[in-house]
Amino acid sequence: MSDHRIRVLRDDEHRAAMDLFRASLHLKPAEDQEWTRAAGAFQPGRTLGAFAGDPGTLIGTARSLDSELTVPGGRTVPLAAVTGVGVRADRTRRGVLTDLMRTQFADFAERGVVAATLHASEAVIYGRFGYGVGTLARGCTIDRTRARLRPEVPAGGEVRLLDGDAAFDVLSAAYPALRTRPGMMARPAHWWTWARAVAGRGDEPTSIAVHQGPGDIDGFVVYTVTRPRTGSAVLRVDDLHAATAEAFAGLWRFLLSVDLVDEIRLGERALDEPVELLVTDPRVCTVTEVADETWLRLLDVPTALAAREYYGDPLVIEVTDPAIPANTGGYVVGPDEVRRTDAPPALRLGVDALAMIYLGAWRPSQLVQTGRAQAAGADAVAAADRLFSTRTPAWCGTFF
Ligand SMILES: CC(=O)SCCNC(=O)CCNC(=O)[C@H](O)C(C)(C)COP(=O)(O)OP(=O)(O)OC[C@H]1O[C@@H](n2cnc3c(N)ncnc32)[C@H](O)[C@@H]1OP(=O)(O)O
Repeated sequence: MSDHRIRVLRDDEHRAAMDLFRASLHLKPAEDQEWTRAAGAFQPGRTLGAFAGDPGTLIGTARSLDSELTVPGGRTVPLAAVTGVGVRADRTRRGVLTDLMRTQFADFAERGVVAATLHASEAVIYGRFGYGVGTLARGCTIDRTRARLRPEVPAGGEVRLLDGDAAFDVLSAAYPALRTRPGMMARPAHWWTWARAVAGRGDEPTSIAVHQGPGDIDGFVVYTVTRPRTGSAVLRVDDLHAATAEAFAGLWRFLLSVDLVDEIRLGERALDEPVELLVTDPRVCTVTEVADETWLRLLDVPTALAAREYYGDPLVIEVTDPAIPANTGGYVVGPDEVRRTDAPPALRLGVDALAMIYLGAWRPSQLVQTGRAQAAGADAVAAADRLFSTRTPAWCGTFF
């Protein structure tokens, strides 16, 4: 019998949950002004608390936002974006997170959520709960002082800076049309409240620029410039989306023209974003990191499998999911149908490994090579690679 209880927090308990989460990350509690801005980021009814003792002290928390995930082929499935996970330092390793995850999964199942996603503070935490790396991303720095655009780079359209809080309304209206890749998620109103709160938090102003397409806005960038007394002045790109080549080039033409900047830093960008191809010397772009971006948990495997597109011949795969046994079993997976089967599998893997190939972050052959999946032979491996291939590398592009 565990020494804690889990329940959904009331709205008036959200601040305590935020402070507990912050403390678990070794951050100070939110000040009143910060909380006023952040309170609306908590979706009512989506924050869990773990309580110990009587009457009960909050010792752990996890929350989520209702969203949608774009899967390969362009369809969307209901998504829970999980965040704010923390357990008090004096109560860790007693199963609190395990119970929070179990309670979240039950709630997600009841509401028909097909997948959950999160950004992990540590890569060793979530695999045991059936999460696998769903998207990979890269970070890079651009030496702006040496960066010269190549002559053939598209001219791009007009880029203009937006002022004030209303700027985020413009971005939230523009974003759905920019959500073109597998792995991208809908940004609910609560997420935009959080984005506003984060923008108002730092010492430096957050700048927002939009690219005007032939009709609507078809790209935007959110950035901050830090200029220390000594050392490099850094323009940090917090958010950048472009629906077209013109928008991408236009936004970069603008970014490289911002004065009093030595270096441009980008984190968690799509692996195939061709920034280095814009400039005469591609080495002005240094890749600083390639790492997991988001972790994915397929909660309803049959629905998730049926939602995405496939290539080549159908294959039987066998999935094991100890936490959600309804997912366990064999599936015929092919371009024309996905259905359950008892036929012998060509590929066997756990639900965490399935998440790793679902959006295309990894190939089945890489999982077989490392013992994360088992295949019936070399032909099965090649067929599985083809089946789960994707046209575009998956990327989420949203921090939450
Ligand atoms: C989506 C996000 O919000 S990411 C942010 C996550 N939060 C943080 O990193 C804040 C600091 N850390 C914490 O608050 C806690 O350590 C948590 C939330 C990561 C884990 O909470 P706990 O209540 O200790 O987890 P719980 O006791 O349920 O652990 C379950 C298993 O995971 C293992 N585990 C949990 N966290 C870790 C970790 N950080 N490193 C290694 N193993 C871990 C436990 O050892 C345990 O293994 P076992 O089943 O083999 O015994």
